[in-house]
Amino acid sequence: MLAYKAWGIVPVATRSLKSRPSLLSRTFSTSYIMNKERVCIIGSGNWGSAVGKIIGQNVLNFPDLFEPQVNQWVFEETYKGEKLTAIINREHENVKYLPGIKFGDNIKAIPDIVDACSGATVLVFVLPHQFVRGVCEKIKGSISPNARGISLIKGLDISPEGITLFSQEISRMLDIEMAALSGANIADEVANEKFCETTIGSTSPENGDLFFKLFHTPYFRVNVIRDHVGVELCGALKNIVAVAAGFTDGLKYGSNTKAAIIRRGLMEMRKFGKTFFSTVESETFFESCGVADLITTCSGGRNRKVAEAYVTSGKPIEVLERELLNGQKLQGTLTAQEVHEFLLARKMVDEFPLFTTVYNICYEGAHPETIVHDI
Ligand SMILES: NC(=O)c1ccc[n+]([C@@H]2O[C@H](COP(=O)([O-])OP(=O)(O)OC[C@H]3O[C@@H](n4cnc5c(N)ncnc54)[C@H](O)[C@@H]3O)[C@@H](O)[C@H]2O)c1
Ligand SMILES: O=P(O)(O)OC[C@H](O)CO
Repeated sequence: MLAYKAWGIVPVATRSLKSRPSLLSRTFSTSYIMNKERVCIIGSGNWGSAVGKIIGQNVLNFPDLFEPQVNQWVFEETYKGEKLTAIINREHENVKYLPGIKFGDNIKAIPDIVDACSGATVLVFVLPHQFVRGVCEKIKGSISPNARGISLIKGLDISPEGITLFSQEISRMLDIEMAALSGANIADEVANEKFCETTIGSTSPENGDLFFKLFHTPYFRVNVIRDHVGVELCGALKNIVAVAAGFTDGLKYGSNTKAAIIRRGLMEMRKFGKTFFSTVESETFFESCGVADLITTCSGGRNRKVAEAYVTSGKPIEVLERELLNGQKLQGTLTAQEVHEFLLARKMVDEFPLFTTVYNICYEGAHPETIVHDI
């Protein structure tokens, strides 16, 4: 707590830390105090823009700790005849991915990924999981030696050969320490400052402190835990469950069915975590990244919305993604496919009936009603 008083943090933050071992009581190492942190946000979609608003404000709240300017890498595109970066830097708003929300003029949109990351000591990865490797390839070798990062990506790097968390993959490719953030955080609601919680997983207490300061606000309450693997797994696997929930909405099955899907989904998420990652803790599934994210994503998320439309319209998922999401990317169907290939290679598909049924509906032409018959 002393460290927080020294930095002027509002003590309400620590109230969220009830039963879990807290990482917040550690003091800062002097190196953080001596050298200001320079932050780069890698990604600028719906969630990337919402966290840009938070980060832009929080760096100004800690002027002794952070440089005031935050770079944000923007995948350049043309929006209504003008470059998106030019619009963002003029309007201080991402008019395509988070319209109607202003962020600080200290957020600088940069189209070149290497320029954006230049000199950064804190890297925030927030982009759809299918683009992560390509981005890391481009910045490999040009990252500050003292940089560290945090992954806000909800997805897994899976192949039949094995699973890697994106934090691990980024850490391997860039040789930096990584933490993970995930929670019940629909971007538009966070951007409109509706109260919610989130979970940061960090094995390093110092980095946990740093990321707490970067993300916590009175309306976006951060809890820091050690189980970064569990945090990241929850964020990825919940997207498959959200697709299942969307199917039941399309079938007009009601709240009891949705609750059953959430319960079954939570059980499979925990089983998957415990089976393939020895360090995952059961308690993590009760954090914001676990059951809370399942509830919100199965009620208001994009995966749910597109899956519902799949049932009601009969159109292919890729078509609905284009029609309904305005450039935003669906993660749940891709994750269902990746998880399925991984389980198939281990002859374990029958042990995860909900994950398997979502895959069968999306990719094998199974009827949406099998979401209740086959689980
Ligand atoms: N949106 C949310 O409510 C929310 C909340 C929490 C976590 N997340 C997670 O955050 C991550 C990022 O999601 P988002 O919502 O910010 O993104 P998004 O789906 O809104 O936007 C897609 C982004 O991908 C970019 N893009 C398109 N083609 C690209 C390419 N070839 N290479 C690189 N980038 C490209 C677009 O410019 C855009 O910034 C995802 O893992 C998502 O699951 C999202
Ligand atoms: O819109 P979705 O389905 O990608 O979910 C958004 C967030 O992950 C919810 O926490």
